[in-house]
Amino acid sequence: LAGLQGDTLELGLVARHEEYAYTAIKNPQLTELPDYYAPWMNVAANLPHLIEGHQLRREVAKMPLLSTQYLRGHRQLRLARLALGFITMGYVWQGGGRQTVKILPRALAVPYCTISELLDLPPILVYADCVLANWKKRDPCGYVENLDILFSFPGGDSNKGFFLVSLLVEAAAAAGIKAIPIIVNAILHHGLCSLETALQDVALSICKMRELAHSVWERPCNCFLLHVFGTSWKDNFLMPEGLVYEGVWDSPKQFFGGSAAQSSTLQCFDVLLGIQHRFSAEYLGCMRDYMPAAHRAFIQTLASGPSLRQFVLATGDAGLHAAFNKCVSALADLRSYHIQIATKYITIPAGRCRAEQQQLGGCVHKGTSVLSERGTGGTGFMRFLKAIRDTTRKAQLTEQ
Ligand SMILES: N#Cc1ccc(NC(=O)NCc2cnc3scc(C#CC4CC4)n23)cc1
Repeated sequence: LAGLQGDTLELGLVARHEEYAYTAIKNPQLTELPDYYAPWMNVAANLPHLIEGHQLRREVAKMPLLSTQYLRGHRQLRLARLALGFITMGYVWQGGGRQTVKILPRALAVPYCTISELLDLPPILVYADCVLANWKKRDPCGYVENLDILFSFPGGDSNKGFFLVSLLVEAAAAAGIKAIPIIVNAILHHGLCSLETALQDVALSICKMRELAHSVWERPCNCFLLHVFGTSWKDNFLMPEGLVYEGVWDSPKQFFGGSAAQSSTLQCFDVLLGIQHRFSAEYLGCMRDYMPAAHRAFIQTLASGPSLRQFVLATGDAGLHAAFNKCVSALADLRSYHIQIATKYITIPAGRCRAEQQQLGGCVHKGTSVLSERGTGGTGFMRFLKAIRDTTRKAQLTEQ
């Protein structure tokens, strides 16, 4: 803050917020690219069928190496990256981890890495692709409920449900994100009343995130397959060196798979409330590189600003103290609910599938299946979720 004058910081946050609003939730009605890119879009649109028919790798081998020069603007870049990301994950994991590949063919690797560099994102499918950019309104003039996804893995409506519930959770967070520049402004100008109101808006927004998720999860969904296709090629037994991006880098590269840890909304709320996840700080820091650049910058600007926590403590104001703690408890409750959902719909089904594999195919050594303990739905993921939930709970301001 020493280097940032208050108004610069405030302007910085508001400006970031606008960018954030554009890249996070703005309606990406764009669902098509110029016809030149039909080879990508046709494969991506047909992915479940090609994967289930074990045709995808053959189709990719036939794909021409296309230039990215005909892509115009942020939205076309995000849509092209989304399509190439789905194809890449399907290409790598179509065999469920038993027939892994070491090389991503240049027809995919070259444009995917070119676009990813332009967007400052890693060449692997991330949460901002498959959740924030992977949706459209079936009826453009209709209400938000008539949503559909643009691309999917095998698993039909389960994919759609999981991607869309994540999107609705993010959409509910928007009101809380919008309150953040107001909070920073209130701290800089000592506006205790507006600060308390804005904190109440954040708490309400986080409560709404949980309510929306619960309203969707009441219907069963076996979406653990999604985590098959969202799996890492970093620290993964199945691809110990990572993936060679043909025509881009000579050596293999490792990248993390998709995860809710890449959600910028939760990291915004953590930074706002001064919640430091010491044991996961390195991984969460890495995850910022897997977020849209505007989101990353918003979080970094927020982190460089005044401490809300210290300000509330310094005022000794009971109303602010209660409003702050309501935000913390709502965030802990959301994380507890996320753990329930992940256990019920990912970890338990994945464990059941591993047991079936062991019965059917003899001993499946740890790490020889994408459903290994280390996979997104594995116990490592659950330990991570529980650790950040517990740290959140402890972040309550103690009685004055
Ligand atoms: N590849 C990939 C890929 C990996 C993960 C996701 N989505 C995901 O984890 N959403 C989270 C979620 C699902 N259900 C519930 S209840 C509470 C929450 C929450 C939350 C915070 C806001 C993130 N959630 C999508 C794609």
